[in-house]
Amino acid sequence: MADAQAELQDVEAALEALLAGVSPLAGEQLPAEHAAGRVLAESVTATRDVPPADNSAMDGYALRAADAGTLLPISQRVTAGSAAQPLAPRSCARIFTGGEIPLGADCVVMQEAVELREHGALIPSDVSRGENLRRRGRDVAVGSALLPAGARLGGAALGHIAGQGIVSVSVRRRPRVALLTTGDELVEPGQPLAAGQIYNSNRPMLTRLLERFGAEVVYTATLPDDFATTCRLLGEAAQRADVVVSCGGVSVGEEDHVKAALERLGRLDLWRLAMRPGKPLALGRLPHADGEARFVGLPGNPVSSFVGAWLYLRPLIGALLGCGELAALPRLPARAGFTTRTQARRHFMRVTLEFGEADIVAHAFADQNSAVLSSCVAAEALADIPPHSDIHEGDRIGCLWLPEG
Ligand SMILES: Nc1nc2c(c(=O)[nH]1)N[C@H]1C(S)=C(S)[C@@H](COP(=O)(O)OP(=O)(O)OC[C@H]3O[C@@H](n4cnc5c(N)ncnc54)[C@H](O)[C@@H]3O)O[C@H]1N2
Ligand code: MOO
Repeated sequence: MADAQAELQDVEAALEALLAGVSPLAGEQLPAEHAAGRVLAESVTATRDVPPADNSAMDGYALRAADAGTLLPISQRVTAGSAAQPLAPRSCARIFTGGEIPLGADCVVMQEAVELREHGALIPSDVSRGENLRRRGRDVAVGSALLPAGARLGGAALGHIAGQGIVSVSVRRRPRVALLTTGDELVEPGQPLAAGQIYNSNRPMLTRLLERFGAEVVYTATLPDDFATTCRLLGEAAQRADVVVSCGGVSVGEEDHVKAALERLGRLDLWRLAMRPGKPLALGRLPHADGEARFVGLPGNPVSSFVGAWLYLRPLIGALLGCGELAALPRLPARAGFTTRTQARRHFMRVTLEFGEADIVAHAFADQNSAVLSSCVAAEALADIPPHSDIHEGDRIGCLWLPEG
């Protein structure tokens, strides 16, 4: 059936369809100390200058530059944390890094350049105004935009917030995700494995990825290969979640019940994408009390689930968080460190990156089969190989970087 691939949906068009009509979730107030990794629901405006006053960038002596080249008595000592007095005329102040510049002083000379004498400090003459000063508001000025809505709170952003004395921030509620793994063959680690069974490796993998994308996994279950139970648990999952993710059971076998259950309970928007791995990925919606949950049906092969999560779940969680940073994976230009040929499906190959002087070289994991999870463990990026390509070593390719590895 040469035309079977013709029905496959375009990867980007499918993402657009998934994100259509998704709006950010409500905000909630949270102590800043518990907001790491969360996304701001409202922008934060600076209410203070940082630093709050001019201060010294060096351990040394604060003075008027006009008095340089002379011996100046030391009229006060200013440590970081103490309040400075106005500078007495024709004197200097001993000062330490971070100490507030006394009123009247306009520069700091570092101590290595100063000669201490019995009656004061001998200041060199090549001193200019403003030297070694950190001006009030240099980092943050009152009234300026500190962080925009949609910013993800990493370490530096949390420091910036604390620098304003802020203790509570408005962040987006984390998207609630129900994660359903499917298949009679699945057994949880810790249980004995009988013939025909395998351990459920996709559940912890997807849980970790979802949490990393900013979601909260509120419900998990493993569905047997049975239509009635699949319908019941899918309905139950939808009641609790903003997003229902299933894994497995979306292909064409008669034990693949997820798609039929979705069509029974909700709506199947799209099925079968022109990508490798991940072809049987299904997208849809499921009704719940306040509207509808988005549904993403990932194929069961572990690599298909992994790639589908990065390409579809991450942007979906990002849209629910109002976080642009999660909308698309960062794209890196690279050179292929491998040879490959694609057919009708765009191939997302798991690669490691070698940062050379002129180029980034992408090295493909030797076995790119969608059942080989080893290929994902060390993957730093997905080489994005268009359909019908003949790629040789050294060719320019695009890679989608997997942030945080
Ligand atoms: N006749 C056809 N067969 C298949 C097609 C097709 O077009 N025609 N597509 C293949 C592709 S491509 C994929 S990908 C898989 C996806 O199938 P399902 O999504 O229905 O997944 P399952 O059949 O349930 O499982 C596939 C594979 O993955 C293992 N698996 C499932 N869940 C887990 C889990 N939680 N942890 C670890 N491993 C899991 C499962 O045991 C199977 O080996 O279909 C192809 N078939
Ligand atoms: O899409 Mo499947 O993931 O090619 O094995």
